[in-house]
Amino acid sequence: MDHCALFLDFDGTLVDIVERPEAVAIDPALPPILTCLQEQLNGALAIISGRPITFLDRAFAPCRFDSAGLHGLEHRIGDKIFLCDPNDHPDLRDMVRRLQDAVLSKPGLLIEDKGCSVALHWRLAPHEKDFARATAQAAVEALGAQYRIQYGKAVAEIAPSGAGKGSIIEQFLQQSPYRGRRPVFVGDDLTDENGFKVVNIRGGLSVRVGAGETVAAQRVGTPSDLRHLLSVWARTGTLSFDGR
Ligand SMILES: O=P(O)(O)OC[C@H]1O[C@H](O[C@H]2O[C@H](CO)[C@@H](O)[C@H](O)[C@H]2O)[C@H](O)[C@@H](O)[C@@H]1O
Repeated sequence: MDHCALFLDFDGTLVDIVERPEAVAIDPALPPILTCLQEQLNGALAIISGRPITFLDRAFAPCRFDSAGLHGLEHRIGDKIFLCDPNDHPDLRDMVRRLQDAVLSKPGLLIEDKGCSVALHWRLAPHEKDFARATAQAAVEALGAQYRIQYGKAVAEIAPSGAGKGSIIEQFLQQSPYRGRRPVFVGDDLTDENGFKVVNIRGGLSVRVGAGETVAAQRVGTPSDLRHLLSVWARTGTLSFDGR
């Protein structure tokens, strides 16, 4: 396993999906398992998430891992950090306010303001899915080509174009301690498919958590199943579904 670079998505992969973004809970056994793997991989372990890095750091504190946030818009490897500045996105900031107004009369629709991106969630109001998707689509069209829409589990996110999980994994693989290692990427959602493609092209291992169409080579059932696999990997040095 010491030749692998391990990339892990957060929501729906390491942690269970819950009704509200802020209600997500980390299994207390998880940070020590990840720390153990991080050591065994000579540091080549990173969280690749749609969440901001600040959120991930708070969630895992006092442990700290290399991370990519906002689907790759920001990242940190060791002490080198590249953050996105919301002040560089005045049109998006204005759009966040308009989206907040647009959902005022729609109980259950949530706006998650992540500074350089914004998510419109309908998990608590599934009957508003069409309204939410249409609202997000209209917003991204009004913002123009500099922004894109990323659909996910009961969510539509508007973010600056360009970033993606595939390209950020490529960037990690060009830098120490990831360079020259075989990438393993575990994810659960549409945003992760791009990462799976990159990992497949590089002869790595792609793993999808849960159901759904995927280009990933392997599948595990639930985040709890994955946490168990990771704990076995940390303890024995063997990732059981491929034995390498
Ligand atoms: O790339 P990820 O780490 O998987 O993050 C993707 C988005 O996940 C979060 O939303 C999802 O999880 C919520 C909590 O379980 C759930 O309520 C929501 O329905 C899901 O879509 C997060 O809130 C987003 O910011 C992330 O981009």
